[in-house]
Amino acid sequence: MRIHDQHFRTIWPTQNAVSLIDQTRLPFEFVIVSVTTLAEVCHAIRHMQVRGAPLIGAAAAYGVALGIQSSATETALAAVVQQLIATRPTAVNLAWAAHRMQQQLLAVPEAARASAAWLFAQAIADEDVAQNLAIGQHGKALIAAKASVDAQQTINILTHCNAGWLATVDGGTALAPIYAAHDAGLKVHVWVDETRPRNQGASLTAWELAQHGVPHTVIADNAGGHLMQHGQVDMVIVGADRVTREGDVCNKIGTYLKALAAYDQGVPFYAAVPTPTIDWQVARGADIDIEMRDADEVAYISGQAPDGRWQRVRIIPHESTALNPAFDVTPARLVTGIITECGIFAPAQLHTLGQ
Ligand SMILES: CSC[C@H]1O[C@H](OP(=O)(O)O)[C@H](O)[C@@H]1O
Repeated sequence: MRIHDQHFRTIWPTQNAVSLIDQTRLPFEFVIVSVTTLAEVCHAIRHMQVRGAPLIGAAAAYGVALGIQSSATETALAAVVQQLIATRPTAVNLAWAAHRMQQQLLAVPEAARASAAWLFAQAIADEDVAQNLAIGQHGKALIAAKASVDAQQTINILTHCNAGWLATVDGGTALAPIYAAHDAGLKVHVWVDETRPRNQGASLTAWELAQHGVPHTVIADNAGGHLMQHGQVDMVIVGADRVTREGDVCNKIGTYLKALAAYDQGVPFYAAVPTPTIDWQVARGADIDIEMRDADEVAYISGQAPDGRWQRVRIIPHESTALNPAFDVTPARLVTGIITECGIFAPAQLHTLGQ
């Protein structure tokens, strides 16, 4: 995506290192960090310097490349893969990418693995960008169809968390149709759920949309249902971290509540996902491992002080405890369609894509 007239991906290889945008510094600082070790990649994933299902998949791929530079034996490769998979359990893309790297590398001679890994990782990154471009085009058609009913109407789209280019290598998933529609001249406006507790919507989605010139309004997570009740939401488009083969959608905590409100109000609810986010081994969302993150992410909030300094303040009593499940599952019955690079599928039809 273009920032300050430069084109950026969220992650890219440099000489035996990996550069990445540190998303914990946004929206007030645009910081690129360079990582040179497997441990640094694991830290970046675990602490959400890089986050978003497709992006942590690409980060894992580059992490495998970094991790086997000193030893590319089958045992060493297996240990690198396990370290990466252990960083975050819910987004299937991470394990999918790590295992794909492992399989491809075991198929080449040990002496060639260290260099081949960079090519295999680049392929995963490039595929993500192409998939997201296609998701954008399929999703744009949905928005255009809604706009054709009333050419003057602005299409109001609610999204949750960040599923923009920052959550991927480039292009985004839930935001890809929005960018495509905006760039095609369609009148779109985005309701941006702040997305407590990490506020990916307020700090990342809002920043992305502002950079791209897309009209948007940040709202409290709890406002979405009210807006739907008052006819102010034409559709919901979210990303996902894992979609089951029956179309249950695991996404950032709070997504399920938006889907319930959308269903109650007859608002179409879409998940935009590249096919690596579909877990063909899992039928039911109840079987997905939901990441439990540090309760301090709920107990504290971070932001920029008036003097520009980054501040972190406690917002609950010291005597209180907090609980921080990072994802929830929206059952397929609440999902209107799943926007993939291969087209848009009703949950019941997803199996026709089956792998
Ligand atoms: C396009 S995947 C985006 C997906 O990932 C986010 O999770 P996190 O920020 O914890 O990595 C969130 O669930 C987004 O919808």
